[in-house]
Amino acid sequence: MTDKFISIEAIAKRYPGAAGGEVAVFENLWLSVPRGEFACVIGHSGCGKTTVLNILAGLDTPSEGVVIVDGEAIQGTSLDRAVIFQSHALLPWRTVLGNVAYAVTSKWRDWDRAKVKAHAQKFIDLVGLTGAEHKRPSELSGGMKQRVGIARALSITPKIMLMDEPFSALDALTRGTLQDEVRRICLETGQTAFMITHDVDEAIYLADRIFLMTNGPGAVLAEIVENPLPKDRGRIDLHRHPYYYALRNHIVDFLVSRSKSFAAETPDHDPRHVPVVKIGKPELAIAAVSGGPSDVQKSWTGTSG
Ligand SMILES: Nc1ncnc2c1ncn2[C@@H]1O[C@H](COP(=O)(O)OP(=O)(O)OP(=O)(O)O)[C@@H](O)[C@H]1O
Repeated sequence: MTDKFISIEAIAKRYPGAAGGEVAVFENLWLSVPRGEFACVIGHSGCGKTTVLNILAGLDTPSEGVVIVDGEAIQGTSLDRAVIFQSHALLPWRTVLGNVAYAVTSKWRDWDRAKVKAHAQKFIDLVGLTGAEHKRPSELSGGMKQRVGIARALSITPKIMLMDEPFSALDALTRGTLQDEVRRICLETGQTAFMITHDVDEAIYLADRIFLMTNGPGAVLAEIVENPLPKDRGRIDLHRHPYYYALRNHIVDFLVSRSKSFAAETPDHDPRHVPVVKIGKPELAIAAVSGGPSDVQKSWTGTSG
């Protein structure tokens, strides 16, 4: 049985077109994520990734369709769904502790100061900001600000953590460290996460499943790629795993060519039963070149049940 903790059902988003009528960013999009899973969405600019995330956050509404989280249709924003944006959106006049405590107070309004402070401190420590509690955002580096954003999101113990390219504005070293932190925290806490990224290696490192979207307008969810790498994978030795290159090549091939040609080449694509791609062993990839079995096996999701 598929556990659909997040269930996006037949959503569409349309805007008025420049020449009259409407332009659909996407139509009839179905997507589900089980509890505790880390899902990444990859697709080219403009395919509607942020729109999907904003709808899931309750910051935007679909033109059609519904989003169900933990068995209930969502209505607007909720402290159950925390968002981490690319820009940090911190309150500049508050300290690190003040920013996190503000979020804690908004969820647990009856908590006294000491309880709020202790709870906020726990998450400040978790993201490695111990000692920086009394600094204001202007005194922090970009990576530290993003850590505050992560601590703030986690501190309200959301059911889902939504992340829109959270590390894209950071230098490579800081990005890597924060990817490690987020992965560690999600594994430790069983957090369900939904993240948008343009970075294929980031998706391979963090995600359990990677959702591939075709180009917009009229984008579709083309494939769901299962990550075959072990849970205890390390960021710096991802490339040593025997499935790494087959997985990476499959995603890059999609972005380079199939994201454009998918609609024309797959007229019978069923958005309720999106192919689930399982990457096989590299020996099979070699066999595929000589006419043997493919390194990529597909099954189909059962979203219609
Ligand atoms: N208010 C709006 N009015 C008209 N069109 C809009 C509006 N907001 C978004 N769009 C269009 O919707 C499409 C999808 O935008 P969205 O930001 O979701 O894409 P994206 O895949 O997240 O892109 P990126 O990777 O560049 O962030 C774009 O073509 C955008 O121009």
